[in-house]
Amino acid sequence: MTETSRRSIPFTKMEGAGNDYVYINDLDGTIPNLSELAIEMSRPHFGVGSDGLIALQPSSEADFKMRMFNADGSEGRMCGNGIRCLAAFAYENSLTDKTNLTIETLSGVKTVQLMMNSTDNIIAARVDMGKPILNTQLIPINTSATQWLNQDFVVNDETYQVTAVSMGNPHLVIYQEGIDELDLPEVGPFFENHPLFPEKMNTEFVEVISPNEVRMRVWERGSGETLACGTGACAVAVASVLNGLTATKVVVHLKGGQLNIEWDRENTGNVFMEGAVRTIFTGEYFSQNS
Ligand SMILES: N[C@H](CCC[C@H](N)C(=O)O)C(=O)O
Repeated sequence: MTETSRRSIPFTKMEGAGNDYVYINDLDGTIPNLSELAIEMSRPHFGVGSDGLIALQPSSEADFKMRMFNADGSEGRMCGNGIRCLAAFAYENSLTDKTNLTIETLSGVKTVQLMMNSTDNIIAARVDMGKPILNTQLIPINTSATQWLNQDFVVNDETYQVTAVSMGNPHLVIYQEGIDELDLPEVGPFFENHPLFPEKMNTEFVEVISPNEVRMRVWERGSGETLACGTGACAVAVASVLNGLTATKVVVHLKGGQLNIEWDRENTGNVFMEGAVRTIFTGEYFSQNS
């Protein structure tokens, strides 16, 4: 039988709070079109099925570099669950022996601390996400207002009170009751593609449980509803503090799991996120676009 000359790509499937990505080792820079590969591999049935694709690349300013692509092939400037899993991916593949790693992203260099269990297996990771950005010009939002804090915003003939926060990528946080009944596939795209958002938008819908607990759903730019969003959970914690709804340490409950967020507002001003990471399986993908 003739050996087909299809290109095969080894990959690892990982999840953080149910936010699942395909991870590939691209240290040798041989993958020509990561955006196209992200579209291919993210597809259910024809691909692996995931929220997107994350590549590990070399860096001149950190231990490694992360390039993250949503399921539609658009590149994300930061990914909180992704960077936590990527650090675990590097360690588990013996690409580093460090459990405290620096990773370069399009939104700056971040530090990730890996947490091990008694049998030296990685079970969680904590990332310093840096400072939240509130200036609307940097989120970006096309508005003359400097910040959007609990701002009235009409979408699809409905008025929402929204708070805009960037964690290196754009987020709009909305507090409302009954988030489980929300028709996210109907509502989400109106926010994602609104003309005031030149780089589109990730949107979080939040219910406050207590001063230290919230629950949320998210419609992600480029991926739709995901079971969790790390940068989104950080944006929710910051917005909750700014709106006087929670303390600076918040347990964020998401459809896929829990993330522990702390905004160290008084000292560094940085936001820290901690949560489980898990390798689900490894495999070999045969690209249709060999
Ligand atoms: N959809 C996001 C990227 C993934 C963010 C999310 N999965 C996270 O864990 O932070 C964006 O385009 O900005």
